[in-house]
Amino acid sequence: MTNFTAQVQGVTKRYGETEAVRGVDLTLAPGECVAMVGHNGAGKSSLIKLMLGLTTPTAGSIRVLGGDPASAACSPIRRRIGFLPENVAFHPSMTGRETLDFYARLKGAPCRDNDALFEKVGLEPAAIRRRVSTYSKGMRQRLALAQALLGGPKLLFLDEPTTGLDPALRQSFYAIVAELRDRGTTVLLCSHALTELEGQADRVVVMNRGHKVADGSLATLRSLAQLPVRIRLTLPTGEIDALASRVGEGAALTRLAGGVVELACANDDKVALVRRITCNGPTAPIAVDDIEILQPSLDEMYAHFLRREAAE
Ligand SMILES: Nc1ncnc2c1ncn2[C@@H]1O[C@H](COP(=O)(O)OP(=O)(O)OP(=O)(O)O)[C@@H](O)[C@H]1O
Repeated sequence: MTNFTAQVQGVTKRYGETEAVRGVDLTLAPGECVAMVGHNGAGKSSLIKLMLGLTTPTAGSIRVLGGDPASAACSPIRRRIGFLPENVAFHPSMTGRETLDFYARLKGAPCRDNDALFEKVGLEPAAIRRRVSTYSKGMRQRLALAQALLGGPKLLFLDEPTTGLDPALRQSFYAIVAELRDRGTTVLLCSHALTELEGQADRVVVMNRGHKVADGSLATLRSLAQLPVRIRLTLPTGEIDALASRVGEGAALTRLAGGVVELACANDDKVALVRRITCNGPTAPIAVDDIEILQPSLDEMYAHFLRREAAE
């Protein structure tokens, strides 16, 4: 039997009339990085709060690191969980060091490890001595990540961790997440920035109005969604008509700017289609200057799963 880091079974969370989470099953395995995506109000933060033990389910059960995260007996378990909330609010008049020391004491983590944490998240010694009110958004987010990493968590929840960060900072953020995952930390990451999650997460969970509507690796979601792949060809002038007759009805052809043509076809047909275009046949092969194969993006798959649920 797999020893899951977190196991959510049939969980519903109701706030008065609002069903924030509806009958969700979810497992997180050790060392897995899972991305949870969904529209505003889809229930992502509510699910994280349930797994943190900050709220209790209206129905269903939750086990995290072998216990019920909301029970008083499980405070040692909660010390092994890190959380970077969506909106981080630190006391503006405390310095970076005072802030991290404060949270370390709250969590029962040794303050002597804090210098290593500052280094890991890239906060310079001069910055650590400054008040948080003087920090840029990026510096505050680095401090927030250091706070989430206190005590070396086995399970880390990151709610919209890269919102408002510049591309370089986002990359360094994901590099830290990858390192943690390689060391066996389980990471659950919520984001609206779907494109940047590609390549970061082992699995993607799609939420819609409190429901889980899809759960799998990108490859699994792609094969479930069965969305067309797009083949972009750059062709010399005059080749486009020849291409259209070669392609036939097997793929939809769209002319883009700059002599670029896009073909949309089923994933399983793409190799045969490229052969048909570029190999000898009854007519001469098409001269292709460049070729690019585009798999459906996470954005497109997300939209697909939402449409499918709406249709059902
Ligand atoms: N404490 C609360 N009391 C009442 N309603 C709540 C509470 N917390 C969340 N909700 C409602 O539950 C639903 C799900 O909210 P939640 O914050 O979990 O969504 P989310 O997917 O995290 O959204 P976002 O991406 O905007 O952060 C929303 O309709 C929200 O208004």
